[in-house]
Amino acid sequence: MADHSLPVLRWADPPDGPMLVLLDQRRLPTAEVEVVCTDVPGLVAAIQSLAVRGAPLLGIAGAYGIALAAARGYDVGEAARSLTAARPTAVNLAYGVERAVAAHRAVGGDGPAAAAAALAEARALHREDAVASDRMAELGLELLGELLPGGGYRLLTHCNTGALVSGGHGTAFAVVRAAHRAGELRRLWVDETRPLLQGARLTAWEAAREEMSYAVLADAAAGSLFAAGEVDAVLIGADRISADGSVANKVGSYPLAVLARHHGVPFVVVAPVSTVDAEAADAGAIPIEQRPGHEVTDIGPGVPVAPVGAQAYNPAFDVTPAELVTAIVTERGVVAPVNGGNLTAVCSGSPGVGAGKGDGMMKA
Ligand SMILES: CSC[C@@H](O)[C@@H](O)C(=O)COP(=O)(O)O
Repeated sequence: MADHSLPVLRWADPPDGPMLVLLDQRRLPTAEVEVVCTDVPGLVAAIQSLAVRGAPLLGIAGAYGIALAAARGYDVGEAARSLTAARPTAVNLAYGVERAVAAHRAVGGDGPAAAAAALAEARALHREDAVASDRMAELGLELLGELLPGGGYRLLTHCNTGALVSGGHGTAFAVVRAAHRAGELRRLWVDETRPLLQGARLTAWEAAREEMSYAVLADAAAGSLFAAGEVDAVLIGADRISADGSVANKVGSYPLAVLARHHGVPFVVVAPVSTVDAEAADAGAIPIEQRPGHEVTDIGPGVPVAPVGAQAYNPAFDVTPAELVTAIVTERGVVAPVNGGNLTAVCSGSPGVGAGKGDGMMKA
């Protein structure tokens, strides 16, 4: 049930030249259609319009974008700049681009061998993401067992973090899926995720395909759900985590963290180490993407609900401070409590170095 009938992202090499083929996430769940990118501007447009989206998949797409530029003879440096700038918050995009550029440069930075090296690096990143996803699912499920010993979890998630954003089964949704397969998921609460409805459109679609018990709620209904005692834990992904453990994720994540703290509910972030930006010291160093106002004032393309000329506030992401995050699950281990020292220890692969030792939550 987990596999999509169309792959989320694939490289194709027909006689008229290589291309990147994407499952068009703007059209889900109504239609499963693909969008073909034969050049970097086309891929940048697909990224900016969210045909392809979600932090880990943006990294993979960015790496393939460099491979595409190299194979088609475009300026790789220029391609790297425009891809990286396409969406500023998800640091995975820059990470994927930089990896492919480095591979391209390592074999001379020109010609078929360099193009092949960039493609091989993109493919390696694609595979690594699947492996990371599986490991995060394992560690996240163990963590849920420790945090919620009674089992039968009622989990709340925000935005979309499943196979649509990954080379594997995703980030937070991979943990939800593992809980479901272990027979421990009682209910998945799916925030609709205004304004672009990644929860209602995409996470609900993935939950249905996995035959989970799930319900979609308006983002504003989350408070009453917590108050009713219906949420055992919140699980979300991340687009960038700064060195002090501040977590940028889809706008609406921070209010959930505040609610979770008020109601004594664990707030767990699931993200690969490629989402950690050691160069961003704290929340203030995380760039927040501002998106067009019509996404808020219109309920769909060309369907306005606000008066003509209404202004809008439309940040794509918000930042949750480390002290509101119960744990960060990475493929290298679980960071808990969340602070800069523990994050560095887990990400650098030095488990146990000040990373929650003794509290039973450090798994590396
Ligand atoms: C995929 S895991 C974390 C995030 O990338 C996800 O929660 C999210 O915020 C995606 O935002 P989007 O704007 O749809 O790309």
